[in-house]
Amino acid sequence: MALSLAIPVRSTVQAPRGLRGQLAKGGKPLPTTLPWRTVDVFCGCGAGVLIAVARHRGCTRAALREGDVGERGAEEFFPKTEFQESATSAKIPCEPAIRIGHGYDIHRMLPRDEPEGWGKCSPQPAVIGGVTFEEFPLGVVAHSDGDVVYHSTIDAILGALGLPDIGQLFPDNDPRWRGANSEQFFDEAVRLMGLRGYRIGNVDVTIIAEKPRLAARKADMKDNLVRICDTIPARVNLKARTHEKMDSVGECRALECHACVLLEKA
Ligand SMILES: Nc1ccn([C@@H]2O[C@H](COP(=O)(O)O)[C@@H](O)[C@H]2O)c(=O)n1
Ligand SMILES: C[C@@]1(CO)OP(=O)(O)OP(=O)(O)OC[C@H]1O
Repeated sequence: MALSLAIPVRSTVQAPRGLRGQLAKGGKPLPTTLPWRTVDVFCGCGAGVLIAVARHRGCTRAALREGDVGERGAEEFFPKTEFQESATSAKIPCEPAIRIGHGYDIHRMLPRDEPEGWGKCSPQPAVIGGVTFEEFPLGVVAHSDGDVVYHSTIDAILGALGLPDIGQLFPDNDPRWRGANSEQFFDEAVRLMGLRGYRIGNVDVTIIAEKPRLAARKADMKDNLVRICDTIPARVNLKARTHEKMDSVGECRALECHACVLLEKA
């Protein structure tokens, strides 16, 4: 489903009375002044955080609300039939043909042979780009599986779309995500990208880790990125670097990752 979203010309505007009435049927009070700057966000995510909905089908159909709507996705919270036509008279420029995003993530690493001493910070086997390094003596401290490659790429996609970051969509105090396979977060980011009418132009990832040695596993990581991003190998690149033994990453106390994505109109 391709969406053309309204980018308003004013920073705030009074929501039309009819629209407020329709939205209020969702069971939540609505602000009387809506931050229309955020109306170019579409988020019908499984995590349940609805930021905005805007559609263009000849005329504008827009609904907007910030906040947690529980486990319901945007589509359910604002059923299509309840959308109000002509929510704004602002001109509706097309979405750009391309959008760029950057993501970054870092996680602590700790020895796995003394996990009880760390309590809530117990290190888990390192998962990097969807590949588990079972034989590696250090583990990653995270709420989920702590996959820095997936987390940074997810944030790059969300950033390109102007959406909230991974921690907002999947809070690290939510027990549902404890030890979670980050592929489910990634799937959601890719789903949101598709809803907005974009696909991967290309992805470029740089992992910075003194250890483990990644060279032999990079092909598997790339395969995972290609699969989850629903793209082709020529559009995904994954690099590794040490931190030349300096600072936390160089001293094997952390590993980090940067990701850049270019999205293009599908
Ligand atoms: N954890 C890592 C880090 C780096 N590599 C590969 O080693 C090459 C040299 O890295 P430098 O940081 O010393 O420039 C580089 O080409 C990486 O692909 C690795 O496999 N695992
Ligand atoms: C993925 C989440 C959610 O479990 O937690 P972590 O695994 O700790 O990872 P991080 O990269 O710190 O951020 C996003 C979090 O909300």
